[in-house]
Amino acid sequence: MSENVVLRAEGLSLSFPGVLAFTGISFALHRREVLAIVGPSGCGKSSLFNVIAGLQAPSEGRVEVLGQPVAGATGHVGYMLQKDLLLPWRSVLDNVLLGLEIRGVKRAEAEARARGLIEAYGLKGFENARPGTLSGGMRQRVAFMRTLAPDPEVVLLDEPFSALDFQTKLLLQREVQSIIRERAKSAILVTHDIGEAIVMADRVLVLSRRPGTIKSTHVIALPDAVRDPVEARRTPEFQAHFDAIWSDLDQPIEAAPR
Ligand SMILES: Nc1ncnc2c1ncn2[C@@H]1O[C@H](COP(=O)(O)OP(=O)(O)OP(=O)(O)O)[C@@H](O)[C@H]1O
Repeated sequence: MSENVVLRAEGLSLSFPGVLAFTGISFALHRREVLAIVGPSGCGKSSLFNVIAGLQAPSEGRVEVLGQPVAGATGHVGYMLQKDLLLPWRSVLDNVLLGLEIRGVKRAEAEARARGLIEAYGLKGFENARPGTLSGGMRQRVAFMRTLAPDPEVVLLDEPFSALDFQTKLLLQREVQSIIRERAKSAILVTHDIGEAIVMADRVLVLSRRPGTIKSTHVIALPDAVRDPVEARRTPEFQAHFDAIWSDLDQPIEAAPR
């Protein structure tokens, strides 16, 4: 495995009884890269995410993270879902601590790490709040902190912002992207939203309609100075990527306002 590859998917297929969800999916995720996967509804994005996360065994093929099979929770992968799935009876701090507890990290060390994240990323003062008292954007931020706390090599994001209002979504896109870069992580983002894929990712894979296969790959080149998701949408480069990806999609999918 090349030095620079953190995750490799080889020949992935997944069948459910009577349904071939996706087939022949191969790609490599490089260190410090954000890779987005877009595709029409029902093409198998969420199922592919589950396979990449090691939550579901593929019918064919394999996924390796740092050269090891992903199945069996290696600890190198952290994932975050559309629904935050925070435990409502636990405080913000205790939710962020969850992954560390499961891994058996000592309480003092785990708490220092969790408090550091909470402070660094705008949740200071909310350590003892229950998730039910927070806005949707704050809950997703807590879910992201929880994903980052065990310091995974690869972060998997499945439609992480789709339940949020447009403004909160843009803010979190910017925030999550800069945190991933700052902490030198790699990420795979599964999304319906072409604009989100373009502003957050270095590369976008377009899946065909079911059974999902990789139809095309787009290397995203936006001017460095406008990595900001709002500014980026105003550039001709964004527009060109949007049009190219849109024309590769087999059927219309939800497009966020530009
Ligand atoms: N557990 C399951 N059992 C049987 N069929 C399933 C199961 N999970 C998914 N499928 C089928 O596999 C196909 C792909 O589903 P999946 O949810 O992965 O697509 P998707 O691209 O994420 O869809 P959407 O964009 O609408 O969220 C669909 O036809 C779905 O009905």
